[in-house]
Amino acid sequence: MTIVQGLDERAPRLSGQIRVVGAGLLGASIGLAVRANGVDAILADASPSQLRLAVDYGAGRMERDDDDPAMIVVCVPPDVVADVVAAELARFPNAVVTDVASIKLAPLHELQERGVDLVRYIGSHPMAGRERGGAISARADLFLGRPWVICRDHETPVEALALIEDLALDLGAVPIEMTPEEHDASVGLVSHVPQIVASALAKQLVRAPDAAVRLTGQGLRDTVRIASSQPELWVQILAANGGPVVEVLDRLVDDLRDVADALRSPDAPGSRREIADVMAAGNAGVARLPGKHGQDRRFAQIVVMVDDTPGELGRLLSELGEIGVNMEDLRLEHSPGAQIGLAEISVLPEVQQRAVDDLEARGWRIASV
Ligand SMILES: NC(=O)C1=CN([C@@H]2O[C@H](COP(=O)(O)OP(=O)(O)OC[C@H]3O[C@@H](n4cnc5c(N)ncnc54)[C@H](O)[C@@H]3O)[C@@H](O)[C@H]2O)C=CC1
Ligand SMILES: O=C(O)C(=O)Cc1ccc(O)cc1
Repeated sequence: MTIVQGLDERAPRLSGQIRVVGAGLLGASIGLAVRANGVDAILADASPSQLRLAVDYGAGRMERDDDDPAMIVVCVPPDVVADVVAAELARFPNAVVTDVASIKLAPLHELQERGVDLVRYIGSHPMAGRERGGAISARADLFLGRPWVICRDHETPVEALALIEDLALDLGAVPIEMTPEEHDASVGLVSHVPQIVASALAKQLVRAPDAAVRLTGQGLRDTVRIASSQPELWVQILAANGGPVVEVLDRLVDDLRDVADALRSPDAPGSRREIADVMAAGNAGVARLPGKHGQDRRFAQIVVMVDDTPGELGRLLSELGEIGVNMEDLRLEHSPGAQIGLAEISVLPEVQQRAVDDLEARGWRIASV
């Protein structure tokens, strides 16, 4: 696989000590990643057992009295970000403090209302996560190729900004500057409303007949994946970003109502066009999504049938290597009870035909391209 800015490709920019407060999913992932670059990662957490777990997973060490970190990354739930940022700024007067909370305006306003001097604080937000929290789910490669929003203001010293950019780059992420307002409006659309839609759709399954749920295919799975996210975290995120989220939700509800009304009388003049217009606009919207690693380039897909026997998938992957095709992404679909799986491989468009020819010559069955 290609790694755009992998942990292993560039010389690390940061060294010395980085203190991470909140050793859950984000904190432990950051700890694992910076430690891989030789940084001394210091972990702190309100929960002693979470802290011990993160240390056991190799995400960093316990704090010591003589710690003198140049940077502190606050990775606690949104509700307590302002408290923790204020406490860290006071305790470490030489450190630059950032946080990774999913909303940026609420903690900033809270800190401003308390009159905290924010020259050494820069809010940030890696657009990378998982449905499950806790150090147990942490991964050093969580941030690879993902956008990392940095919210500076005009008082931010350039050296402080550079430190946070270096953190993002060392973790393989792509730093992007935005105002907190731009950030919250953007994530309302691309992260917060999708979470609500996924949860509300998955909710429809709760009382569905088993026979219906058994028919589930990849479409529904793709649409509801993030419905497994933690309610405790999301209540905090959504409550802190109500304005931008409601704006998008209202538009979405209007669209859903238009489709429902059209479907109530599908043969009425204009009904089919109403439905087709929403579908076509959806095509246009999805075409705007950046590809893997945030690139605009789209990949071509090849779907290969893989026998459900041990080692077959491994053989396919190693044969792709032998024919010199770089796999950009891999998705597996498996029908319960079927003896065949489908491996959807993403490749650069210019190698697609050669890959199909070479795989077929080696006896692989191509389900679709
Ligand atoms: N989960 C995700 O996918 C993403 C989360 N974020 C943001 O990252 C932050 C952390 O989220 P996760 O790592 O998922 O949560 P998590 O639940 O895995 O970890 C949070 C940790 O903070 C600790 N904590 C709570 N209050 C504390 C306090 N007052 N002082 C010190 N430690 C405290 C908890 O014990 C826990 O270990 C949140 O602000 C969230 O919005 C950002 C990007 C993605
Ligand atoms: O799993 C996904 O696709 C996500 O989008 C995860 C995520 C959750 C919360 C954030 O603030 C940022 C990213």
